[in-house]
Amino acid sequence: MGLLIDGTWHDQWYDTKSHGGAFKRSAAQFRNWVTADGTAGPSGRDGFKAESGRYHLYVSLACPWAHRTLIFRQLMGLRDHITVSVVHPDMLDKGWTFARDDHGATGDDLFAFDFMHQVYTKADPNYSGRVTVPVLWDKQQGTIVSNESSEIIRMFNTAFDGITGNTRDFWPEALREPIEAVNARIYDTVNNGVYKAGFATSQEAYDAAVHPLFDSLDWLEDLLSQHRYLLGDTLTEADWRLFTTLLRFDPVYHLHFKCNRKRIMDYPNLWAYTRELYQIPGVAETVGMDHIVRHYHYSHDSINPHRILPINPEIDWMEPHRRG
Ligand SMILES: N[C@@H](CCC(=O)N[C@@H](CS)C(=O)NCC(=O)O)C(=O)O
Repeated sequence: MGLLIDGTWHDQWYDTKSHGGAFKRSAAQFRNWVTADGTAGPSGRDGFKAESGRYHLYVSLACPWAHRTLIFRQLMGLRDHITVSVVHPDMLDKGWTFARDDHGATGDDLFAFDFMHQVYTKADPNYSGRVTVPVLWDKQQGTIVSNESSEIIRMFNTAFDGITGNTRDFWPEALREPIEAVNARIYDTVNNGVYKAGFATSQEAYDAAVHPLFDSLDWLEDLLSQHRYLLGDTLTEADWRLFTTLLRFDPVYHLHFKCNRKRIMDYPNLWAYTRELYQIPGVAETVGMDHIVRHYHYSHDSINPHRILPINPEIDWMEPHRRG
């Protein structure tokens, strides 16, 4: 685990000391947008037109943020148009690597690099900051378009529709405002909430994260007893953003991040909803449970110093969900 400072790699764990033991996630720095005609998006510059074969996605199968982008690539019919490389699940002193394994780590298909940080310095030799996945790479200009998953999924939602003929829309105009409101609470208390609980290095920081997390799960359980999806009858990006955290909850966050007041399995509606989303055609193919369980337990040796992988509950993702 580390970061780049002026283009040089430093092996360094998250700095929680200066924030009273609390984990603070830093903002992604590459914020351009692929658009249908190459005009600029909401941030960054123009020049990233949607074209088949032009873009490459670097992901970890373990990572919930990267997982969102894989789900959108799959469901928006982008598999033949956007290529993918998968990093190795172990993120140790050199950060994400391109070592291969038998369970889906592919190596770097573009440059045959050894480390993810080399992709960042290829885009910007003086880059300072964390080296995170996902990364959307432009093969034409040889640079990073974006390393912000919430924006990459919005690009994938519509920018390539003229090429793919996709008609699905997980960010419909009419629901954008309520989607933002639901996303904001879920991001802070659930998606990032599990990390804040897990990476806390003081009791206060842990308490400040874990209580809002379970308050939100109670709220979501109630919401999903009334509606099929978060925004009603329409499946939206808010559901996919929640899904990648729910999927990792019982196998990882419950034990490793000490989010253990309840499991997702203990909430009838949340559990059935998680299975419903998992069972949507194409989604199961994006799930790399081996990498999920391995990555967290093996990489975070300050939390799990002996790197022992737990036995974990048996989970039947294909059990009928009976929703709808
Ligand atoms: N804002 C980013 C966050 C991505 C992120 O934090 N990814 C994690 C993996 S789950 C990572 O690569 N962490 C490496 C690090 O922080 O050094 C996004 O949503 O795209």
